[in-house]
Amino acid sequence: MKKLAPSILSADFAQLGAETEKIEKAGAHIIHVDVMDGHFVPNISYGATVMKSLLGKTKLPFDVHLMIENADKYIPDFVTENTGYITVHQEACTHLDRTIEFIKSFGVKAGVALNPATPPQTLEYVADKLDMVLVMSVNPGFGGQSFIDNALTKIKKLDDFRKKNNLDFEIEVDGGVNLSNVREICDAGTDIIVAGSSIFGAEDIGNRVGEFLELL
Ligand SMILES: O=C(CO)[C@H](O)[C@H](O)COP(=O)(O)O
Ligand SMILES: [Fe+2]
Repeated sequence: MKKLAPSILSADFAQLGAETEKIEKAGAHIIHVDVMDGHFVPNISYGATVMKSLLGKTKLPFDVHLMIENADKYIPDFVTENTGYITVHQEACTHLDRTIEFIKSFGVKAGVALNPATPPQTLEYVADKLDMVLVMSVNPGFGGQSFIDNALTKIKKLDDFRKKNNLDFEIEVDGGVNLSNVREICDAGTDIIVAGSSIFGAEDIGNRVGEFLELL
């Protein structure tokens, strides 16, 4: 089953609890949490305190997308009873194998994200340890950007690679996903769809989640 992970980066932060409730009621599967440090990416978003403000308000798992340097230092802060996945960037981790093991030591699923310019082959020697590969379909740092079409080729390559090698990591796609391109993105082999501005920018957030779910 394909899963929908709305990104709260585009939510109204003054209404974060209420907006989260809307997406959960409408049937979203996961909450995507974008953490930006102003170093690895040219923007600062929010940290663990904001994510933790949702604890007790939602049963949905958190999918933590760390766009930060020194991830090992901050990973423990993001481990909560709701934390389903923690994903780090290949480009930001010098000792990627160690960081993957560190995430898994908390009983949390480990993901690695790839920037648009990063080839999927870079994950060859850690793929058997991974629970998820996040294909960035925009350059990370901001919501509301346009989907970079090359991501479709990367998704297909990763899908072929996991089939050939009998691996079971999930493929997540993040950036510029909307109602017009989501079907093609799913058909390429994606398991988890992240959508920020196309959900939280809608007039009726719950209704928009429903429209996405019909297409998955
Ligand atoms: O990681 C991200 C940006 O770095 C966001 O998750 C992503 O951009 C989602 O926003 P949108 O759907 O508006 O593109
Ligand atoms: Fe993200």
